[in-house]
Amino acid sequence: MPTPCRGVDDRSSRRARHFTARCRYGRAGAKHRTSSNQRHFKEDAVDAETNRRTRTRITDAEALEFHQRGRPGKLEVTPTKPMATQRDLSLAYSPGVAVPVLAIAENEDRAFDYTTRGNVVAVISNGSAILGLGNLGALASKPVMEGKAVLFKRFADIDGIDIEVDTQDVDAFINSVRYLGPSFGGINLEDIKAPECFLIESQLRELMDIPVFHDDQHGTAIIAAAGLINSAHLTGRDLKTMKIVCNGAGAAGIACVELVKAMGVPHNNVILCDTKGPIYAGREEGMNQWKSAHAAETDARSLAEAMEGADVFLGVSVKGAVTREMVRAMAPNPIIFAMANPDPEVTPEEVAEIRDDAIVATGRSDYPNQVNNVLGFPYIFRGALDVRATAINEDMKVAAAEALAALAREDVPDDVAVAYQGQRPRFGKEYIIPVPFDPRLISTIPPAVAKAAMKTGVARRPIVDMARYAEELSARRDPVAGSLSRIFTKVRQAPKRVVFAEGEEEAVIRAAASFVNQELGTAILIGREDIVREQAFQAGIEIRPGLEIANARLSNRNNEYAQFLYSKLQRKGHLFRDCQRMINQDRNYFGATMVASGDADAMVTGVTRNYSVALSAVRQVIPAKPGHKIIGVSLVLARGRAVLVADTAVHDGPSATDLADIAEEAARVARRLGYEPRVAMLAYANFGNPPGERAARVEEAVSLLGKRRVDFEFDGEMAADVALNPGLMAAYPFCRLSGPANVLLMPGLDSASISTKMLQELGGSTVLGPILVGLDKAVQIVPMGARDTDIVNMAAIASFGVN
Ligand SMILES: NC(=O)C1=CN([C@@H]2O[C@H](COP(=O)(O)OP(=O)(O)OC[C@H]3O[C@@H](n4cnc5c(N)ncnc54)[C@H](OP(=O)(O)O)[C@@H]3O)[C@@H](O)[C@H]2O)C=CC1
Ligand SMILES: CC(=O)C(=O)O
Ligand SMILES: [Mg+2]
Repeated sequence: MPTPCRGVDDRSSRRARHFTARCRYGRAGAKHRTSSNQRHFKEDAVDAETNRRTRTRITDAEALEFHQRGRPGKLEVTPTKPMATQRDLSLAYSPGVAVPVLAIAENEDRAFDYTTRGNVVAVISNGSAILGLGNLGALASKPVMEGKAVLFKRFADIDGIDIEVDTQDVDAFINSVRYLGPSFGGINLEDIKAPECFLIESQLRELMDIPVFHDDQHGTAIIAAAGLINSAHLTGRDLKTMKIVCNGAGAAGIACVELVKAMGVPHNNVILCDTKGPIYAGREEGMNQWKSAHAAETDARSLAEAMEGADVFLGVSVKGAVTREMVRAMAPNPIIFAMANPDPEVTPEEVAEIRDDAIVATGRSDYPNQVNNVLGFPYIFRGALDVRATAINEDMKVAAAEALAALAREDVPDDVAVAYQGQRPRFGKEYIIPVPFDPRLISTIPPAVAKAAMKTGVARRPIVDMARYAEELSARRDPVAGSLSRIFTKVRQAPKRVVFAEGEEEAVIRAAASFVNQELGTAILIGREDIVREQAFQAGIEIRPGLEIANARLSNRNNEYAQFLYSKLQRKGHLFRDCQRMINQDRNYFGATMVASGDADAMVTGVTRNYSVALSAVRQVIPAKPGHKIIGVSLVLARGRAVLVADTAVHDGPSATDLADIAEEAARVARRLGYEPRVAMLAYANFGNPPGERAARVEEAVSLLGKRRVDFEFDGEMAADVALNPGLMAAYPFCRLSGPANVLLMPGLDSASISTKMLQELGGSTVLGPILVGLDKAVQIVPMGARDTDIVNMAAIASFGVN
């Protein structure tokens, strides 16, 4: 058994682990299988220790308070159309509603166009197997079903509705569900015990023309299969020789063994157990046809005997079913998926007391390796709904399992690290499967499922442009991604060379690699090559073609850049040697000069310096565009609405002329980003009331814009609520805005900065920026400490050229 490795040098262990992971799974595709699996296990002990320290624990009281707080439960219904006026009522209800009624009566497919059907999934249970708590009835299952509905929404933007059916009778249950078909795009059956669940699911699949999916069977099997694929890789095992014990021969157990056998594990290598022990050929007690199909030729007559020498334990039974002796008896480097909820068959702590060579997974969120169907059902239904699939078939399930397994082997972005309490999970025994908060799941799993549906002929509406579909999926999860997807598409069509000025920073290297991987352009990392490479190596990032490293001192353009800078600064008190030093030592000067000289198209910086320091360096090299003002514009996305706020970066106390100039710049940016500007010049007052010096300055700016005869809508001075709320704006019928403002001109830098930061921190809004505009070349400055995703976004905006 390997020795514990608390003393292992962290750096070398990370390097070794990455070497192993890269060789096996690197994009280059090399399959290097000679490195020691034992080493993996030792090195991962460091991650295990960190995981143990950061585990989230909750109390029963907290769980009850959470469910009771505010509006009891976890769901509410939110209208998607305004219902504010008499006209709205006429359209939404009688008489307007009759029109879609008649259209649907004529052609059923139109229900997908005029109703919620295409995005609603019913989560249906009778409470006969609530988690591993047993048959507690329909009503008691409601918290779980509401929870599943929330997960549908949170992770895949599907509207889940929980339905608890109070019957244990199979036929009555089937009849309750079959007639609900017109209401939903799919049916997710949940926590219905075996063997009734098999009959219910198979009959409903025949009776209904929408996907019917028993989550506890297939969801569980898919995620367990993905975890098993990766655990087999990590332990150097082959599915064809693996010995598996599955404890629990109910919904989840039968589905798990069916799927692993379909993946290549031989029939007699799988021992399925239930409350009576192993299901062996010839057993008669407690059997049914589904169990019989998996009866194995084995001498084992107890779970303990079955576990002797087993490679894998799949637990889908009840809390505490596995003893320490059973764990001890397993093969070296055993794979233990104790998936019973809420408490596993054996805890990771108990396993750790016995041995340190095991890969351990549970169904819980508070341990690493959460093998739970939450990783499956939201995304599988998303893919199925988006192609209007008639069913979820085997190919779609396998596609989901493979996509999930592959994702865990990819490098992990900052967003995941944040959701993972600041740790960056790395493929290994403590991270065999993506975490539920991984934002990549939404753009990875549904396309795989949709493709499989199209290939197998169950898609009623095939997707033509898969790349675009993946972008739309990201937008469902993250509104910024939606706003950016158009920009990303344009950038991809004309890829540029972008300088990442702080090239020795891990987040910047990660961002640059992602920029290249997403085919957005060439990334130039400024830094000392050996340090950049070492940082990349430590972080497990591959320096691929398209990712260049430029060292200012060694650059063959060094002298020309210093001369260029000198030409700019010689009459501003700088000697040539000052400029030489700035080029050699300050990456912002070097990077900006690269862009100014045409050796790169754009630059992104700001991670290590505060905004004003970075901006001041850039401005010494790159002037404002002739006739333009340099300002910062932030894009705020909240409640499905996009609003630009200016000036969030440069002008502290703008004059009336400054405000008018800023309005013109901001309107130009709005158009460039695809919005027709309606500019509100904000103040605390509305159209002269109450009067005051600051409001008067804004009023003067409005009058200046009038004199300039600008080609966009503007008005003010007005308060933010009047600008954004049509009801309040209606009190000023003379207001020239044709609708709520989408560009908010703040009276000063303090109000601009305070309001955008409050929106960001108080939740409900996403803020992108400040986006720097008005410079003669494309440079963007991210906030200090920005994450890799923000850096990539700003690099794309720089390439897009909003300046
Ligand atoms: N992590 C995840 O994503 C998921 C986990 N699960 C968990 O799996 C478990 C089973 O769920 P599900 O299949 O839906 O339930 P079912 O009621 O359909 O099946 C339960 C099975 O467990 C067996 N069982 C009960 N107690 C024991 C025991 N002490 N030893 C051996 N077998 C036992 C039962 O045996 P018998 O047939 O003899 O009655 C039955 O075969 C639950 O704990 C659930 O939370 C389920 C779905 C997803
Ligand atoms: C996760 C789940 O669906 C269960 O434990 O039943
Ligand atoms: Mg369940």
